[in-house]
Amino acid sequence: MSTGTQGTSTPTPLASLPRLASATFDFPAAVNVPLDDFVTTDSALVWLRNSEGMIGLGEVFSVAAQGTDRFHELRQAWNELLSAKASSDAELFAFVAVAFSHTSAHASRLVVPEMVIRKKGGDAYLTWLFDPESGIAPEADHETLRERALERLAVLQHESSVGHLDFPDVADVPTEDRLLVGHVSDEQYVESIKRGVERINSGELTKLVLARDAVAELAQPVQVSRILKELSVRYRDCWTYSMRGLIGATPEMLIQVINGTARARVLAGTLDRKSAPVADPDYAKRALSEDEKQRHEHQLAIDSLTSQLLPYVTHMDAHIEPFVLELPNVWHLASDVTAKLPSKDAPNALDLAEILHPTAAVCGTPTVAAASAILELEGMDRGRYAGPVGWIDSHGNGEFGIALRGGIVESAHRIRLFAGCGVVAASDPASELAESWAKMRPMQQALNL
Ligand SMILES: C=C(O[C@@H]1C=C(C(=O)O)C=C[C@H]1O)C(=O)O
Repeated sequence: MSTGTQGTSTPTPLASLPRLASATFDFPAAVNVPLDDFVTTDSALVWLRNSEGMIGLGEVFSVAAQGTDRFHELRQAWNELLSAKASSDAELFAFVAVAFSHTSAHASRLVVPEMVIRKKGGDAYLTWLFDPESGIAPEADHETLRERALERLAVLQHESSVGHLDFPDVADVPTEDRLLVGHVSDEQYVESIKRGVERINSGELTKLVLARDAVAELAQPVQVSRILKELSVRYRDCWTYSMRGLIGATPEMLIQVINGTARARVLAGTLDRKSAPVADPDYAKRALSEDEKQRHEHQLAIDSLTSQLLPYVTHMDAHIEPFVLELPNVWHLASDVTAKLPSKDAPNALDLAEILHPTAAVCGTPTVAAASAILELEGMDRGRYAGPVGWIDSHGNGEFGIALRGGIVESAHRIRLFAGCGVVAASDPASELAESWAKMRPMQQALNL
């Protein structure tokens, strides 16, 4: 584990934890405009849906972790930061993204921004996190703090992303925008799906989610904030996220915890809207809700979430019948789950993300066998793709989506895109390949590729 004030800084001992205080203000500037307008720098931490959500600017603390204990190390650092708060009523927020696998070479991260802009139900707030020992008198009156916060906001809104996005320099700048084969070519992906189906037929597994990648190379430097705006406008019902190079717009909510209520949106079963016959309004319902393969795939995903969640809740409601979720590129079979958390010693949003990850929507059934089959068959490191991404606050509230329909910015001119598909005994490799391209379409569109 390493901690520091910059994403890539050298490790500092936890003894140097900042003792943070907070001040929260109404923020009328964001009331009548979409929150997306405040994504003004590529280093912004972003969580947006339907023009609302949360944006983080600047960084007062960050921690990185890898391996089997990655969740635990992030949680521990967060708990220590909360214990070190300058005052008990200080309100802290962190953005978090965790690698899919304990074997990943990519770091999982928890970042506490200096400034948080939140918008919910039309109301907007600005929270400033500061260390009172660094010259800001904790007893300063509200109005003085507000003025200082707005001054800091003006600086942070135009902060350079250097130091936050750990890109290597590129020697050769591409002369044109292009999409290249990633670690897994189309042929290799089809092959891995065939092998996945064989494993399922051998009885070792019931469902396996296999993913592949593609690389977008751009002649102009990647403009993260522009890509995010495109995604959030087109995919309004998805959660648009940006967390230190991990970007995308996911339709799948791993877990949301707000004031004692936990919610999840489980997806599995996909249909490309491009292949839909025109003038057939019932097509999606027929091809998803009434299709045995899709229903089976979906049921495995919902069972994996509900069985993991059940021991931690006092009451749970799940749709008996999944519904069809319509996105601009695909339809999904979807189920929403709502659960009540106990009033004492309830797990927080990050605890639950660890408990629930990975669901059968992105891994398979049974989980352990599927996770090892992914390592054997997939041929790439998923990094933070398909891991939990979202935010948590000092009350234990938070939202963690599954980092899908996006990619990882690898250099100033390069983004690696990822997509995967649930494989069951009845899967057809060519259809799964086509489905993986449909799932990459949102990013390709946002990149004009
Ligand atoms: C794995 C992905 O998506 C997951 C797999 C789905 C499926 O196989 O039908 C549907 C939604 C997601 O749970 C992805 O988008 O990369």
